[in-house]
Amino acid sequence: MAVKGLGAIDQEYDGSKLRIGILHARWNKEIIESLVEGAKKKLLEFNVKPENIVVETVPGSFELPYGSKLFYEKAAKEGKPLDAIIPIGVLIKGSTMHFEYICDSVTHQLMKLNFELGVPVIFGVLTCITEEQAQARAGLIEGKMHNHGEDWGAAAVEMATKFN
Ligand SMILES: Nc1c(NC[C@H](O)[C@H](O)[C@H](O)CO)[nH]c(=O)[nH]c1=O
Ligand SMILES: CC(=O)[C@@H](O)COP(=O)(O)O
Repeated sequence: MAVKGLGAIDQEYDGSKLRIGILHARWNKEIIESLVEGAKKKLLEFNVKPENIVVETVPGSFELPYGSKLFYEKAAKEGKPLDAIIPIGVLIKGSTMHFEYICDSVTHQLMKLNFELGVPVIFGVLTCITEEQAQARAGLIEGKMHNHGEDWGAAAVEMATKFN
């Protein structure tokens, strides 16, 4: 039995008043699509209204931190503020150091964004050595692992409501 995963939820969370932004990279399309579906599915299970799940895209994972900031600011300016953002990206190791630099910078900038924006910015980025690892974490390999997008949806609702 695997020990990894979010574990049992500590209380009930109601996302019915939340507006959640999902910003996903367009690299590694099939895996991304599955992760986005997983996140959406979980948001709906937590009663987030379909019309309050806003999906936008950026080219690659490197664009996720700045894209998230622009996404947040645009929504606020339009009077439809986001209560949490789920940036989703899939980084797969190639043959150069590109992977390490992107993983490191994106992770740090997303963490910083939580404090800069004052809303939860979830870490929805897979940093995988192989494509198979990414597929497994997107729930695309039967019987292997669960879709991690679901964890990200649940984390967004919990973090946007827990301390309010
Ligand atoms: N190799 C991967 C990338 N690379 C693209 C960069 O994220 C970026 O869009 C480009 O350098 C322009 O600034 N992105 C991923 O999301 N996943 C990869 O595996
Ligand atoms: C995530 C990456 O950086 C990547 O797939 C780039 O591949 P490479 O290092 O072969 O250019």
